[in-house]
Amino acid sequence: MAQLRIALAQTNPVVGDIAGNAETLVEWTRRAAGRGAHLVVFPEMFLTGYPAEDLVLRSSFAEASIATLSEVAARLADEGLGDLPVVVGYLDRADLAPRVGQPKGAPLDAAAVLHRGRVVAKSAKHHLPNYGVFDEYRYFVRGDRLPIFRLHGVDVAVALCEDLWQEGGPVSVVAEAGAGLLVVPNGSPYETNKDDVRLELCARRAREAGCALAYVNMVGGQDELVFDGDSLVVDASGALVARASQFREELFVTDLELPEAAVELGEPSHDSYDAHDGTVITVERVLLSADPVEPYEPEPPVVAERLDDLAEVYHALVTGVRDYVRKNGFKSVILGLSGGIDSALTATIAADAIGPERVHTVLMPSRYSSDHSITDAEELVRRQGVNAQVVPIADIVSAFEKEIALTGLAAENLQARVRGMLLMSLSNEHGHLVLTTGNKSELATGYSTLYGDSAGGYAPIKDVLKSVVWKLAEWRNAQPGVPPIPENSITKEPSAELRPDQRDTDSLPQYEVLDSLLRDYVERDMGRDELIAAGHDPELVTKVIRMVDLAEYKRRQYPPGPKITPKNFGRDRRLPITNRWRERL
Ligand SMILES: Nc1ncnc2c1ncn2[C@@H]1O[C@H](COP(=O)(O)OP(=O)(O)OC[C@H]2O[C@@H]([n+]3cccc(C(=O)O)c3)[C@H](O)[C@@H]2O)[C@@H](O)[C@H]1O
Ligand SMILES: Nc1ncnc2c1ncn2[C@@H]1O[C@H](COP(=O)(O)OP(=O)(O)OP(=O)(O)O)[C@@H](O)[C@H]1O
Ligand SMILES: NC(=O)CC[C@H](N)C(=O)O
Repeated sequence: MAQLRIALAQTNPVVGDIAGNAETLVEWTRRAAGRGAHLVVFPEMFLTGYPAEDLVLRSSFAEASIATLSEVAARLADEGLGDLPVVVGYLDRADLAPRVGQPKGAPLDAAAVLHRGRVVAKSAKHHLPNYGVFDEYRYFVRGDRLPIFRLHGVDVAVALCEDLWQEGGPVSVVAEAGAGLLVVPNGSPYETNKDDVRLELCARRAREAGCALAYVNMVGGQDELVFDGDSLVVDASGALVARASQFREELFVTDLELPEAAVELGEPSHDSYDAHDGTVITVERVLLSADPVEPYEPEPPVVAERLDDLAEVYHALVTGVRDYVRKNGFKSVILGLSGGIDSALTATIAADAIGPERVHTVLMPSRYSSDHSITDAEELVRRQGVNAQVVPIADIVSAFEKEIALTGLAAENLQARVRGMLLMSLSNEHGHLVLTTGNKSELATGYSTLYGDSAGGYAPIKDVLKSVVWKLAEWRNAQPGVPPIPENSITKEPSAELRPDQRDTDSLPQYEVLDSLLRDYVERDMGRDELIAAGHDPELVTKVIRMVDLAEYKRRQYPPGPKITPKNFGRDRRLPITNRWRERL
């Protein structure tokens, strides 16, 4: 057996910031060297950030990624770090046309091994995810190489993210070629329960590959995706050895005892076949160092404590907001505080993400606002120390109504629009990002006013069903310290307060009932008959799926927000707006 200390760089790259990400690579490699690591592994597409979407189709972007890769390899050597091999994800181009008739240079979701100033091996993802939030057939052509580099006598193979999620695939070739360790850079976005799926998947693939597996995932928010880290190492039997923290950057170091390579190095390459679909995979063997490291005292492996399910969701939302604000250059956020639960939770998430001093709230009572809407909002401001100002809207609404006569819903919506206009005006004046406070149940049913409460730049709870909004509020209040959300905001009956004594249940069913139906219709895509067979009330099914279908245009204009469920409104669910298909009613 041979010892190896591996460092998994659970980092937070910024999409498009190739120079900044390269800088991070050098800095973290220096830290890994300082920790005595023998290998450092960065996430998928680390150099460009992930997902870079249509940027990968731009030649200038691909060329910058390729050039930076060579430059950073040379720089590591110049800075005395060349002996520490680095595995890193980047954007490369194949000597292939992406489509018939197009020029060569199809994008590759690639990984490289850097050593002693050079790029010593390259590969690319073989299996391209093309479901849910992923569109990788649009972007990439598949890889056809499997690098195995010998490091201190141990053969180390490299595969990328989705390569693990398909049966067979390059893992079957690793098993056949023999390796002591499989390292896997990932860009695997968070959704509820994904961590359990990932662990089980890594364990299964390690057993199939017949070797230990080191899985490194990125952390941080990128528009509507949040990456949760949760990097891990399993041994060849699939048993968990070490697991990094969730939602936190971390240089995760683990000492491993791995089998020494048994095969002669011989020919540098040979062809094998992907057991998934029979395509050719060329195994490329590279010698970095043949001799095992001097025996040393290993550090005990770390298994970070797991967050419970609600804590995970809350951390995902905080991470999404923090990184959207930071990566887009905002210093502060602003939102309307109504005393209700949605804006209370949104304000709390924002305060946890960027600090209460950078959160600005506006209390905008109208002629229909209840007394508690102001007192509950003020109580939240007092508990959290966020900034607050009061702007009554009654006079603005009256001035408007003097010019054009509005009745019923049009008059109700005007109030929401005046609030949206005030928030956008304050954003323009002070540079705050406007946070939109709608939840998933409202987005599903179209229960929001276009250019009113749906105005804004980022929507922290748009993927959170209303019943989960309450649970998250209770969870957050149960954490150590002063409960940030006034109990009355949690317990009172929800109301838009756009007319006297209005209740959400005037237009919508009880949220528990609604949300269970929305899970089945929106997240599980059940048709009408299936919904009724699953026990939902037929009349309610008819009403709700009609509301959901008709609100597509509103969702398309809604700001982005962090995905936490298996199917968010956004990249996960793409329906035509102009659409005459209706479930049989
Ligand atoms: N297919 C389509 N493509 C593009 N635009 C389309 C469209 N269909 C309608 N429209 C446009 O949309 C307009 C209707 O939408 P909109 O103006 O939003 O108004 P609308 O959906 O009719 O009313 C807003 C609803 O949201 C509720 N609300 C408002 C505010 C806050 C809350 C809360 O508690 O959170 C609830 C309110 O009680 C009401 O039920 C139409 O006048 C038309 O201009
Ligand atoms: N009186 C108010 N002062 C400030 N903002 C308000 C006020 N009323 C509504 N808003 C803003 O409009 C959003 C929609 O609020 P509304 O009360 O209509 O419905 P809601 O979905 O129940 O939200 P909440 O639970 O935050 O009250 C609120 O989250 C808030 O940002
Ligand atoms: N970037 C990828 O290839 C990710 C795909 C994979 N199914 C995941 O979500 O982890």
